[in-house]
Amino acid sequence: MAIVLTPYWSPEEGIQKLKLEAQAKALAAPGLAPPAFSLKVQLDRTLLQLRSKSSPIEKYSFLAQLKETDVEAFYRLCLENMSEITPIIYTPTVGEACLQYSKIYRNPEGLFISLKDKGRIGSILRNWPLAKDARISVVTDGSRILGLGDLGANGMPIAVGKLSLYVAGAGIRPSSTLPITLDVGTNNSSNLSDPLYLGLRQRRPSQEEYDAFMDEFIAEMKRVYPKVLVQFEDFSSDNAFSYLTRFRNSLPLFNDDVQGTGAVVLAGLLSAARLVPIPRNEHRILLFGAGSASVGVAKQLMSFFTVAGMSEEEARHQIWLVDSKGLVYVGREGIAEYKMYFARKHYTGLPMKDLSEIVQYVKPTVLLGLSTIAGAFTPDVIRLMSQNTPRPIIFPLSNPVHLSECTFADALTHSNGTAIFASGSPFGREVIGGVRREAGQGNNMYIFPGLGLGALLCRAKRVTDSMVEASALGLAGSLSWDERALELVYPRIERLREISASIAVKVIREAQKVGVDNSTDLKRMSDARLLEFVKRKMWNP
Ligand SMILES: NC(=O)C1=CN([C@@H]2O[C@H](COP(=O)(O)OP(=O)(O)OC[C@H]3O[C@@H](n4cnc5c(N)ncnc54)[C@H](OP(=O)(O)O)[C@@H]3O)[C@@H](O)[C@H]2O)C=CC1
Ligand SMILES: CC(=O)C(=O)O
Ligand SMILES: [Mg+2]
Repeated sequence: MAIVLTPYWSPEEGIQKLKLEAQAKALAAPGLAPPAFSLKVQLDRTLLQLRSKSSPIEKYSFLAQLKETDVEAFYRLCLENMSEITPIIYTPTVGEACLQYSKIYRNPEGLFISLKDKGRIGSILRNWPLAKDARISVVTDGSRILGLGDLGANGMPIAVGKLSLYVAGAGIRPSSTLPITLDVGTNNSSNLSDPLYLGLRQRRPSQEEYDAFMDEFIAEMKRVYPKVLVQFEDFSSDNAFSYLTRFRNSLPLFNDDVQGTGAVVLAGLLSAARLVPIPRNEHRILLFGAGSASVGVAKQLMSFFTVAGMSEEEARHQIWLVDSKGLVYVGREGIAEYKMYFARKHYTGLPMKDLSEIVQYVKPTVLLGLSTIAGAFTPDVIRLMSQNTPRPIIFPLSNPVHLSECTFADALTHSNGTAIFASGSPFGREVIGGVRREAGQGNNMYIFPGLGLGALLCRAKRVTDSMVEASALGLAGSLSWDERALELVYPRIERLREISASIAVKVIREAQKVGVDNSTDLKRMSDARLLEFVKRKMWNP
């Protein structure tokens, strides 16, 4: 029999709403607010307090507390200071928060569903205080948090951080967001031996046991939250692919690392390629790292070539993968199934592991890093890249920032300023040859808010590959004139809401085209009216 747990917050409204009401009353009642109090100045004061914290993790904790006590102020602060706040609530600091979660944990910010809850997952899901509203859920099992490996239950901040970006970046109502951490154990021995660790003290289960748990979880999500869209986040690569395939037709669901990353890199590459004076079919793409993110990107990049008229086979021929054992080719032993599509068919040489050697062999025009190996793009690798193309496209995409395959400064210095650069986590500005250059941030944060918003507004039954591709084209088309003039390949983060609205329109139109939408009203609108509608639907603090 299912055990019904007592919710830790008010079941009807949730703690945020109660606190907001209390605050509103306090502000309305004379004497409960200082005489010169104003919300505008309070926001400046809050920013001052944030900036006075000496370390990023203190800033993270300060903001987490602000979000808990005054959700409106938190999002107002985010919206007015996106480029300053995003690196705190998201990568790189969110990675540190996950590593330190056992120490910094204060209050529940999402649902923990553990292997021990098997058989009663539905009743646990109903315990979410804002259950009536839940529309977007980011679900992680903590098995591969950024490039930091298996962090188990300590992965919760990544689900919370992604959902904060849904609110800040796409205007999803805070009460509609549901962060979930599936605690199925961890193979991280430091967590298992940490007396403060918050999760189950056991190693991860067999695949069979995990599959049965996931089947129940997804069936109950569907039952308890029939309108919810699920974003899988930071599952280790094997499960990332298998659970995407297993569940994507059961409910609206996508995997952010596989599909969101694929879309953001396609958009960046389309913009970058405009700056390189070589024909599309002469680009050669080398992906360093061959996990879920990399293979997701490689699949999405096929259309970079196919839209230019190349066949699938020709497109595949322009893409090379490298994993921890070196170049991936047919005939090499023990290659995981999900990499096989991109294994080189006609390679007959010796195994090739050294990246410089591989770059000399492949002569790539585009080098993408999704490997978690800091500094793998050495000065030598960058110099060799510059010999293949007038403008090497170099995207070290691993997160957080200390795992980046190279720095922005290194990419510019060793390419004599010719590199077109984007990284997974933010880098600052650099001056080279008297010219100020800005790094792009090739991060799925540009995709998932708009993709989720679009799918939600048209009540999509599923998230199709073509909807993901539409989100990439929406992003690629959203660079402003001045961003192009500065050779940026991604828009400025301050414009995330505007961009998410354009992406949502593209996603809705594609859902309508392939018949997975469920909203006839939106079909009748012109694009301009649809864009207005999307913007009107966005929550504002
Ligand atoms: N910018 C963005 O938006 C995103 C960035 N990422 C980042 O991408 C990274 C990878 O994520 P994910 O694919 O899920 O993780 P995985 O751990 O599944 O993949 C890592 C890949 O790197 C390979 N690798 C490890 N060591 C080496 C080495 N010495 N030389 C060459 N290859 C190596 C692994 O090889 P093998 O397969 O042999 O083990 C594996 O293929 C993470 O840092 C993550 O933060 C992820 C999603 C989005
Ligand atoms: C950005 C992201 O999703 C990752 O690094 O896993
Ligand atoms: Mg991720």
